[in-house]
Amino acid sequence: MKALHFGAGNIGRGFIGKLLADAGIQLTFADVNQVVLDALNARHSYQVHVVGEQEQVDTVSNVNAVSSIGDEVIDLIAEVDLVTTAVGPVVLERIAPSVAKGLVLRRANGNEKPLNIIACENMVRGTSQLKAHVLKALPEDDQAWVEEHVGFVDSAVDRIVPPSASATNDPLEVTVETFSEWIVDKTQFKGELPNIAGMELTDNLMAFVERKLFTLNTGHAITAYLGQLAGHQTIRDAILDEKIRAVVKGAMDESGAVLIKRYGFDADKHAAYIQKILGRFENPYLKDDVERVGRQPLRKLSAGDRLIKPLLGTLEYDLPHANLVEGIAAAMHYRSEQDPQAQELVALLTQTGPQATLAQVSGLDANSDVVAQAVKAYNAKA
Ligand SMILES: NC(=O)c1ccc[n+]([C@@H]2O[C@H](COP(=O)([O-])OP(=O)(O)OC[C@H]3O[C@@H](n4cnc5c(N)ncnc54)[C@H](O)[C@@H]3O)[C@@H](O)[C@H]2O)c1
Ligand SMILES: O=P(O)(O)OC[C@@H](O)[C@@H](O)[C@H](O)[C@H](O)CO
Repeated sequence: MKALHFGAGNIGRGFIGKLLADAGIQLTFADVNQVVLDALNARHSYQVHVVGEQEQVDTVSNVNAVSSIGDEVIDLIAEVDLVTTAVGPVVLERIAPSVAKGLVLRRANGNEKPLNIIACENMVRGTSQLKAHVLKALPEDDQAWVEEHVGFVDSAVDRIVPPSASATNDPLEVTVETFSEWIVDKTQFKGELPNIAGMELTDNLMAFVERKLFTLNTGHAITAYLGQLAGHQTIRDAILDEKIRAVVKGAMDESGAVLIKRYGFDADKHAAYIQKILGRFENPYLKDDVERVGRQPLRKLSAGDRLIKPLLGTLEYDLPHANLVEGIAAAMHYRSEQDPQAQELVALLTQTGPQATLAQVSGLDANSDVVAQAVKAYNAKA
């Protein structure tokens, strides 16, 4: 089996790429980072430090790399059995034209083997969003063929992988936690279901996606935003701050109450899931900066993402949401010199003030009670 994985970054090298290569799949990474591409093609292997009570160093071998801009990636799409991505939600639209060109070539070459495409991003049904971009980039004449031969498979992906703190400045080395979970929607595959160790198949994906995104990522983001406000550099330092921990746990409980109502999760099991996540945030073997976890605040404050979607659920079911509101207010205070979305947020706040800014980025009604509550919490943190 051959696979092409877009994005040789933290989760690409540290989780999805490792899992595919470990399964004996012939793996090529596609990326835009020339340093990473050159290193992969020079060595065809890299090390993954799996850190926990005991550190384990795994070597991922027999991997190749191509630039995701150019013809090689198009040729590969015409040939491989599986395409995966971990490039970040905003990049999916950028890779779609190459995917579309590869599919046109695949058809022209007469390759009728099933191809499955799985986006492994922190978003609800990311592959379906990639599919919409690909279909837009495809000539109309090829669309029915693609619908028939290409499976666009949604997934949920969970493993905390901060940028590596390689002592040797190795651009390929990556440090990961022991926990990992990759759940894919088995109803969307074309051809035989794959049997890849570490990939779980489900016919109930939405429950898993929302459970992960609106528990772990909700809590993670709020830890980052409150952590930065309190002057903490890392997620571990932030979650060990009792005041922050109380709000983070409260927000995960509030979001959890929505998930329990919506999906019928067992309340005790969900409470245990939250406790386990708090332990993962505390991991003493990972150095995860609040700036990484808080990155792209406009995406995180958008209507379908980890802060606003759970809040909307609490409004729908008339449930408490004070801690989620605290988290949203803290997100509006997020600052980063490196992050264009953080700069845009500051510009919006300066030009239009917190009420209009929140309404614009989240889609919430500017005159709603909940926006008034968030603005009050925002001003209290100023
Ligand atoms: N790191 C984590 O803990 C983690 C866990 C679960 C899910 N995710 C999700 O995985 C995705 C990637 O996150 P990450 O932390 O690995 O980020 P990252 O920045 O480490 O990796 C992204 C990679 O994509 C590459 N890239 C950018 N534009 C590209 C293009 N046009 N074509 C090909 N490659 C391109 C970058 O060069 C980089 O190597 C995000 O959606 C994130 O939410 C991350
Ligand atoms: O990748 P983002 O920016 O959507 O979110 C930042 C972190 O919360 C995220 O990368 C987690 O580490 C990951 O989702 C754990 O599975």
